Amino acid sequence: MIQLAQPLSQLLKHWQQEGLLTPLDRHFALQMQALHSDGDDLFTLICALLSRQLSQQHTCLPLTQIDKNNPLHEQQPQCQLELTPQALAGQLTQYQAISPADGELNTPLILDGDRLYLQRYYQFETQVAERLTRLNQPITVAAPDKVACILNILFAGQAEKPDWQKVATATAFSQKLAVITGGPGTGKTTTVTKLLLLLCLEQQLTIKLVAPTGKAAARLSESIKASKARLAQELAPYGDELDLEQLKQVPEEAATLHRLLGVIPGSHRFRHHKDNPLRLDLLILDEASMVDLPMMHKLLEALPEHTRLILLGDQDQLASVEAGAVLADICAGLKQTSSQESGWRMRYSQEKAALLSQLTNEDLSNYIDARPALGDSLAMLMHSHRFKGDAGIGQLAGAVNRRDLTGILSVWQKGYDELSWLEHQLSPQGNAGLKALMAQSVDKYRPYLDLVGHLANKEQAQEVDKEADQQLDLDEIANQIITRFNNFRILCAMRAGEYGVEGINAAVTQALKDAQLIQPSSEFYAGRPIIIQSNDYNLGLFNGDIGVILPGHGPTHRLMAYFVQADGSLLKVLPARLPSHETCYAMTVHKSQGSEFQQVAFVLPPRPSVAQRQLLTKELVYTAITRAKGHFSCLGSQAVFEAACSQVTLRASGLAQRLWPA
Ligand SMILES: Nc1ncnc2c1ncn2[C@@H]1O[C@H](COP(=O)(O)OP(=O)(O)OP(=O)(O)O)[C@@H](O)[C@H]1O
Repeated sequence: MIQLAQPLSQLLKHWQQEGLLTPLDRHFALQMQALHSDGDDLFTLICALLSRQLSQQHTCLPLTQIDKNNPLHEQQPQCQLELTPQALAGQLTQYQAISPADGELNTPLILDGDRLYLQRYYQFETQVAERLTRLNQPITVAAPDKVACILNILFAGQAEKPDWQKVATATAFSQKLAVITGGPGTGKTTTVTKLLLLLCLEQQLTIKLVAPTGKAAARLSESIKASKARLAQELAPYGDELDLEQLKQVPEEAATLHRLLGVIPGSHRFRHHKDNPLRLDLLILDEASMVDLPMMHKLLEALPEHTRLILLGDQDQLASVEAGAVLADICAGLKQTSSQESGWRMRYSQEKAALLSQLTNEDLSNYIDARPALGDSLAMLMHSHRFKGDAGIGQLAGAVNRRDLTGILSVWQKGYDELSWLEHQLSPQGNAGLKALMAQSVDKYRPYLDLVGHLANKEQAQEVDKEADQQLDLDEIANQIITRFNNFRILCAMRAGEYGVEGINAAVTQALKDAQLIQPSSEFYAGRPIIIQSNDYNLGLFNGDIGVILPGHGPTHRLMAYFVQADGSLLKVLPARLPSHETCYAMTVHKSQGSEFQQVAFVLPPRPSVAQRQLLTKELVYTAITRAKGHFSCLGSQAVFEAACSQVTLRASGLAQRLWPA
């Protein structure tokens, strides 16, 4: 059944030393073995593999993938399992600690078909699936003709056929759950602003806007404000037909998910849960791809039964940092699998297609499906209005997303102004590519650091009088400094090593020091950008928040860390009080989700290790590219770039199958 080259305890230790298991994986397996008297080697091994799956952000262990998953197969056959998945499933339910999903579910592990779960994750997954399925139901549209008239005005002059933004608006208006997905600039915010106006014109609802991080919440607020301003102009000629005053009612303040749910300091629980639900009629959650399975579970549990939910996000982006790929699983049923078709395709029930056609005057007969499952709640926007069709960033993002290696090469070869490539050139004198990136970084961060220098000089020249005026002035400059800092960012594929965040931050710091733009004589210096690494609810600082160290006002010019908050105001914190943080001239692509920069420099390692190669996926590259609004450059080698684009993130989960039963 199981053949081991060494005693299992030694093998587990060895795999941990090799980095194939985390200390937690090994500890969990040994603990489970100690707790369950019938736990033999097979049981212990399976526990280690299940824990390893969770460490790698999967929500379960598919028995069919054990061969691929097994760390032992990555080296030499130190351990061999001689069981088919069916036989293994039969064997597993013999253990006291594992029960089948149709049983009482009172064991720590649950086997559902060929997927093994920790009980908690099984509950998360099944409950999320149940709630989403329950939310997938129509809302009666009382006056469809009137709604159709308003939609005609809101989407007047659109050339696209069908006009998917209009269809998405009608979908979200007439369904309790709506998932509006699309790449950057496909009009998700524009669509949702029009939807909010339509709702404000038609009903009175308590609406809340949220995003997973402070940065994403701030960006959502800004985008909605900008979108409202554009809409006010566009709709001005229709003042007689629409009550444009209602535009003022459209909410624009967004909070973080944590804030909405109510953080209890020192606890993993939130103030709002199923016994103390939120008070709202409609929730809009942006950047939904960043939300992991446990968090989605907590959110859905806290929503009152009558509440409508709208998820916005890009299903092609990196999945959440923690377990699951909830948004991708929700959209999975729209993915085309046939070789003749590529991309995504809507699936509507007959009734929904008829209603949407009535509301939008669009012909959706090609999108009717006999088993639409969640299809009636989904809307996908595919045309980017930000990246002009012929522009480099959009072309590159599209080719990467399709994993079209020929297309990718041809985009690079076309020599777009928006794109530049820096090749790793390793020699005994160092890496000429890396040196070029450092020169670029000095250039790009110079305007930001010049302003920091200007502020420091100004502060020294000022006397203490007119403190209030000075404060105002300082806030204004601090805002400008942060805006300039956000113009450019280096994004790394990984954290550790010379080409990870750690190495690149050290190199940029040295380059800026050599250029006399900073004076890093101590840990905190004027101009040091920092990223917060843990949540501090008392200070109101959260993992991923980015701030800048600047000289404070007053005679001592004491350094302070400045952060722009979701509502646009500045938060100032004494450096000594900051929760754990690090320098962020460079940050990981993961941490950059929910942010955008005018210019992005992406760094791939020249010779990734086996473990690093696993992290280099097309979702990572796509997310890095789509953070750039104006210019994208990459320090890499063609082989590593192509290998990354060829690899897709696969998160083992049963959610897609629960939502889209065959
Ligand atoms: N139908 C349209 N016709 C022309 N321009 C549009 C249309 N829809 C959106 N835009 C423009 O495209 C830009 C991006 O739109 P929007 O911010 O709504 O996209 P988004 O999908 O929310 O982007 P992101 O993912 O970056 O948040 C805006 O300048 C907007 O005015």
